[in-house]
Amino acid sequence: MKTALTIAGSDSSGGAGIQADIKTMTVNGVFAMSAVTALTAQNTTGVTGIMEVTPAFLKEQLDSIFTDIRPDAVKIGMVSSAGLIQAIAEKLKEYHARQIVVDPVMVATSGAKLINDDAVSVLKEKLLPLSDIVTPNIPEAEVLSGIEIKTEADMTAAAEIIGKLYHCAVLLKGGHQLNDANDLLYSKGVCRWFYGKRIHNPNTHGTGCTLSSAIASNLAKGFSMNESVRRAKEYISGALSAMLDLGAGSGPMNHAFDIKGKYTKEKTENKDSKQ
Ligand SMILES: Nc1ncnc2c1ncn2[C@@H]1O[C@H](COP(=O)(O)OP(=O)(O)OP(=O)(O)O)[C@@H](O)[C@H]1O
Ligand SMILES: Cc1ncc(COP(=O)(O)O)c(N)n1
Repeated sequence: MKTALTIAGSDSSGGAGIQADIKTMTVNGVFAMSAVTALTAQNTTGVTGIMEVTPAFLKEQLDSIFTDIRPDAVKIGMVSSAGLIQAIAEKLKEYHARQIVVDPVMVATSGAKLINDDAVSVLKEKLLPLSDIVTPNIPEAEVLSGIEIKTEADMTAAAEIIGKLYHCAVLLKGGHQLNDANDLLYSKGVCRWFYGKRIHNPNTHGTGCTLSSAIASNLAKGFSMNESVRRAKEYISGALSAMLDLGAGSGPMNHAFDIKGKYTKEKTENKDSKQ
């Protein structure tokens, strides 16, 4: 079985972060492992607290993983401090990690800031040059490229700047802001649009985490970058289309929409839940 590792923060409400990553990787057919960068106390309405692990403990988790079960792909999500980013870069280099997907998580859908200002420059200097693909949304791409993004032409320009600066592929997500669900992939000097159908679902908590984990899963399985992105878009569209509706804010998606196994068949009667 192919394996994938997520290095990210825990989301106590289960829709984003490590929890979304593990669900996504499992459903996409790879064995999921995790190195936790921070615990967050959060739900669909916001983040009330963040408790980071120390860089030394993050390194210890990565040593345990890489010296035993080698990941075929690595996804990196929320990493809020410079010291933690440095620890990850050091270990990825030491173990010659391959197929690295960086989701440069900066602000949660609920508005909470998930990265310190000084960490952004370390992310640019140390982590992005190691990545095979980076998956910014528009505000994140503005920070990484240094240009304002108002049009699809700006998206193309920003993706090219980021790709050339860090020698990696770039998936710039049009998502909530510019166009419907159309994302732009810059890879090996070529730009290609991935057109998605906009799904009218206000519950988008964890979409970025889920998409990047699905890409990592498909890279781990040996698919090309183009095919991994195509499959990941298809998966996230399915998860959004399942129209799960939980929580008072922007709720999570149903990562398990396609599971029809023995243990998921029986419907449970739960009068308190909305679904
Ligand atoms: N309503 C929607 N319908 C279809 N696809 C969507 C919708 N919203 C987001 N997506 C897709 O989900 C993926 C994640 O994009 P999004 O812009 O939500 O990322 P993000 O802003 O990093 O996410 P997050 O909310 O986790 O920070 C992209 O492929 C995007 O096109
Ligand atoms: C631990 C963690 N990692 C990432 C996100 C971003 O996801 P979203 O923007 O969808 O809330 C999050 N909310 N929590």
